[in-house]
Amino acid sequence: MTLSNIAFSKTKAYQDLLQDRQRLSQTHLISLFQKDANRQSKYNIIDQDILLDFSKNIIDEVTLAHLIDLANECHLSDAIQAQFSGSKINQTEDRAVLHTALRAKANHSILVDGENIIPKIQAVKSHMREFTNQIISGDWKGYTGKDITDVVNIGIGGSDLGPVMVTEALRPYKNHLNIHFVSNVDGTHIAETLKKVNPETTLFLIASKTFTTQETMANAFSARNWFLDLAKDEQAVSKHFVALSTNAKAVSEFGIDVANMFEFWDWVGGRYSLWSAIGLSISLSIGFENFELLLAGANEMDTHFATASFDKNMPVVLALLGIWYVNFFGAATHAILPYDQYMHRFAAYFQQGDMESNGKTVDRSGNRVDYATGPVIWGEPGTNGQHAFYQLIHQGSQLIPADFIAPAITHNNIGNHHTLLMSNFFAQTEALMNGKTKEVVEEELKKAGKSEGEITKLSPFKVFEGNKPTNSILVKQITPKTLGALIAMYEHKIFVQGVIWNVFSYDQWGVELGKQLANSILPELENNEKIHSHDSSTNGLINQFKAWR
Ligand SMILES: O=P(O)(O)OC[C@H]1O[C@H](O)[C@@H](O)[C@@H](O)[C@@H]1O
Repeated sequence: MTLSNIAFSKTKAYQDLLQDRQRLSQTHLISLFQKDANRQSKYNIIDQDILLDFSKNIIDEVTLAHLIDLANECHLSDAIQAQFSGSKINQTEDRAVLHTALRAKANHSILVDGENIIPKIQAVKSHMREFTNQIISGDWKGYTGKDITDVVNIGIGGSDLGPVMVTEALRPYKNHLNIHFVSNVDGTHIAETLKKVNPETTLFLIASKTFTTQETMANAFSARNWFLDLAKDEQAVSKHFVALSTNAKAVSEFGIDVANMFEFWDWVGGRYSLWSAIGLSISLSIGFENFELLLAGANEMDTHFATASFDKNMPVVLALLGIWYVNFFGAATHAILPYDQYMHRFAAYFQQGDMESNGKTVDRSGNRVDYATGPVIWGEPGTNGQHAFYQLIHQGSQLIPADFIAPAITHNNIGNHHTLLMSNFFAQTEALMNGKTKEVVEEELKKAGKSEGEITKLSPFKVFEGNKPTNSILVKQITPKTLGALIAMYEHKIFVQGVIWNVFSYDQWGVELGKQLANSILPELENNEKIHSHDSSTNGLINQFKAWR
């Protein structure tokens, strides 16, 4: 079973949606609410302690029906089925895409090349459980007999961002272990981290799907050198270095015993790998039982995605709304705004998740698309964002659809902080929708004692057009389970958009170019000779660098 190959812009639904856009061009969100007393309940999905309210979007029933037609015309149901069943839908790499299998129930069966992969997933999980328990309990000792106190995850991209985001989001569930992350090849990152840890009590997780990534290997070797300089014993490495990888050969060449390797497989994409052995830092941080709850939450979202009708399907609805704004309103970006300080890396995580997946311009037949695809994803936690960039969302010239995410229950009940936070959460989406009319502005200025002249002068600047679309995602509480569900929700959203845009969401050829070019320049930096082999800009930069270093 392969993915269908439907040209998105040639579908009937696309034409219908162009007309809807025309029809709604003069309609304000406020009037959509005025026209329909049931609007809130119609555009609302609740599942697994997550409420998605998408009523503040510029849609009506006809538009939603056309968006769903679009999904059907692009054979979305077949695509979902193809992904979940292990078809090799990552055609450019000839791979299945089965992060969903990592969180499937143990009695499930999913075949890849005729082999049921569930038993091997379970075997790695048992290894993770046993290892996690040994480290947390102190049964696992460092080379001088001391307990492990610090864990350093060395990885980049998908081997870093997921674990960083989740360990931060689930800090309230953290145990005594200090978890550090080193990703950047800039020596500062590893140097500053090594200053904080003691070799006798530190465990390094070398996290790399390929075990060839330049940055990760450089950091791993530096960590190993630092460790050996202090421990002065090759034998000690096995107590302090483990690998999370698909590449057993490279792991053993690095000097890590394959018994200390936690395996995963090529059907797990890097940016979808936090559910695999790459999640070991998460399991160490919050305990294996909580890690399993994270997987269970994701699994429940998988079931929701695979079974709910499209109009009641959170990932599908989010994906269709995203397409509505990218392709019919020209929105170039999409903001993810968590009103939860612990979720401060959530948007950064989905920058990779979304942009590496759908940042493509070639369709599944190898032709250039004639429509926009994946938007720029960005965001910061509320309310910090309010005091930084919301100005542009409210009054700028760009349309910025935004997801507002907040927990009803906080982990830190201090004074009235949470109600203050939540009042902002509710107020912002309302204000973005309603805006502020000239009449209201003038009335306010009048009340403030301004003269007629001042009112005329000031009021244009204080008017808000409103009509800015938002999704509100209210979560009962951020727990391992609900966080797992939220992440899976966004993962599936990305997949649905890729299906409709007719791109391959699970390869990342765009990342390769930078890697190749850096490798060709590296030897040129290792001497003091003048460089002439590039364009004049690159030559000039390299030569000035050499002169200054
Ligand atoms: O885990 P690895 O193999 O070190 O790859 C790390 C990252 O490398 C590249 O940037 C891409 O392929 C990413 O998708 C990947 O997450």
